[in-house]
Amino acid sequence: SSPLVIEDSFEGYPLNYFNLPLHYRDDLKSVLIPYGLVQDRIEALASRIFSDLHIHIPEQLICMCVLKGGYRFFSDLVSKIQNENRLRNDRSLPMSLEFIRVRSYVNDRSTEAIDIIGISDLSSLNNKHLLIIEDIIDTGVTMVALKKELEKYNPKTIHVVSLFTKRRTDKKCIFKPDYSGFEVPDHFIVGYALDYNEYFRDLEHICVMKESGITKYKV
Ligand SMILES: O=P(O)(O)OC[C@H]1O[C@H](OP(=O)(O)OP(=O)(O)O)[C@H](O)[C@@H]1O
Ligand SMILES: Oc1ncnc2c1N=NC2
Ligand SMILES: [Mg+2]
Ligand SMILES: [Mg+2]
Repeated sequence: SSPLVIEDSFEGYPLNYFNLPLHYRDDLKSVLIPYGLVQDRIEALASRIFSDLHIHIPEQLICMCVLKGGYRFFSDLVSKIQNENRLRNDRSLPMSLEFIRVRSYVNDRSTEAIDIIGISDLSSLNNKHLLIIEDIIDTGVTMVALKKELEKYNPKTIHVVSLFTKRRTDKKCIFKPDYSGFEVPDHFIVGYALDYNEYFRDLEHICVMKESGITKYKV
């Protein structure tokens, strides 16, 4: 389904419109996507994924959370699909949950060395329908590596949903998800579990950092 496009010309909302934690107020430039808009988009994604993937009953859909950045989106998307199951009486979509840790970023750059730390026994993927739930696709290197690794376990189908996809001015994107919530400008965004060196995950709104914040938390 087509993402909501956030144009390059959109600078974001002034910080004083929002409740922001004191410890980050001086490090942020603007709120690019408020929490409520993220939730609204996740509702739309849940409805679309439900109607596309419910047909596999009684087989379960395995929902895989890509930690750490994907944990908020994963939790909200799964609960909104559960709402569809609760409210619809013509169809439903049984789900099971898997978690995997993938890491590649230091500061605001991909190291291109993708660490995949399987947390659960991935042989459970054999002959199952898999939905990979990710927070953002930027260079696409993470998702290309992760999908290649997961294909070794012979899932019946793999779909990928990413809350954000970054509009990359420099290079072409090497991975396109089946579903995307927002297409965002080529800025490093934080909040809603997206981090910068493990900071800003504890921030509700999707924000752009100020230079002072980038320097302050640089390693
Ligand atoms: O498309 P790419 O350029 O590969 O970037 C996207 C990936 O990078 C980030 O993870 P990170 O390595 O920061 O680990 P984290 O999820 O624990 O924050 C993000 O959560 C995605 O998983
Ligand atoms: O904008 C971003 N914000 C947080 N984490 C990542 C980003 N792009 N790739 C990984
Ligand atoms: Mg990640
Ligand atoms: Mg990160």
